[in-house]
Amino acid sequence: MTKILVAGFKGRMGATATHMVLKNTDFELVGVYDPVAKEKDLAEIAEFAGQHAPVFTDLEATLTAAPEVWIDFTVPKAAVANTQFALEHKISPVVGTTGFTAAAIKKLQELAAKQTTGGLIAPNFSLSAVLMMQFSKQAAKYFPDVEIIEMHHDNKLDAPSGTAIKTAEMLAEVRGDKPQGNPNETESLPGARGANYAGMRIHSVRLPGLIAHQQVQFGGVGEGLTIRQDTYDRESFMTGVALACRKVRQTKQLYDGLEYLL
Ligand SMILES: NC(=O)C1=CN([C@@H]2O[C@H](COP(=O)(O)OP(=O)(O)OC[C@H]3O[C@@H](n4cnc5c(N)ncnc54)[C@H](O)[C@@H]3O)[C@@H](O)[C@H]2O)C=CC1
Ligand SMILES: O=C(O)C1=N[C@H](C(=O)O)C[C@H](O)C1
Repeated sequence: MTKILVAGFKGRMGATATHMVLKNTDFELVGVYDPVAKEKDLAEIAEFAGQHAPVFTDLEATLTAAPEVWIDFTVPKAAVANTQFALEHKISPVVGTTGFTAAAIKKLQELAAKQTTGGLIAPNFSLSAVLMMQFSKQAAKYFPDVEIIEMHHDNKLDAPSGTAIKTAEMLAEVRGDKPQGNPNETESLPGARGANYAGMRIHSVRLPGLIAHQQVQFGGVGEGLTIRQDTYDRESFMTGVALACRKVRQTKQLYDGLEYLL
């Protein structure tokens, strides 16, 4: 049995991950952590009635649960410190929280290597999103002119999404830095052309009703190609999270992307 702690369990993804851990018989939920929690036991929350696990609101106190895996769906400003804390205590992080800089990931990877502790940081745990990024990278070889339109629910804190940034990084590996559009173009409303990553434009849509969606739109001479991914239910991320929880203890490094564990 893998002993798992879920950080951010009061949030949308943390609650979904808590249910996933409870459903899998090879996982043991040893605790849940969220500074906003008022409960002492998970079972006090109606949707987890009958499911006992200690609730932590203090980082250091989580160590008393002796977790082997740390699932993190928190907020960008907390997740780096949480991941560092997990690695320092040889707990394998499985991190879905977005907003990590490349420099922060590199530092955490060095720490993981020093601690000989495996882990994963993945901006997207859905298989369709991993494939969307890989197919887009393939297409960028032939269609270097591309714009990314990511669409999310209106409670999302970070923009562009972690998935959009990773997609842009992967496309840049193939097409390099290439300015797009008219070199003389102007914006009569600031931001009209979106964010700029190596010449590619990224547009962030935030609307109620959406969960997570992304369109990678390529244009060539007289033709176009659109690769689109849609998340209709947060349950879709759980296959990847469960897979990572099973595999991270077998590695001794911190991976950046679910594709490395598939
Ligand atoms: N990698 C993936 O596949 C996915 C990643 N995400 C990312 O996961 C993160 C969480 O998303 P949601 O659940 O929608 O957000 P949310 O706002 O519903 O939940 C965040 C939770 O983190 C808690 N929190 C704040 N500071 C904390 C700390 N220091 N330690 C522990 N918990 C803390 C909050 O109290 C809140 O309950 C976001 O960064 C989002 O982009 C979301 C969906 C899929
Ligand atoms: O906040 C979300 O909801 C999501 N965040 C991740 C991201 O920023 O890419 C993954 C998915 O898009 C859902």
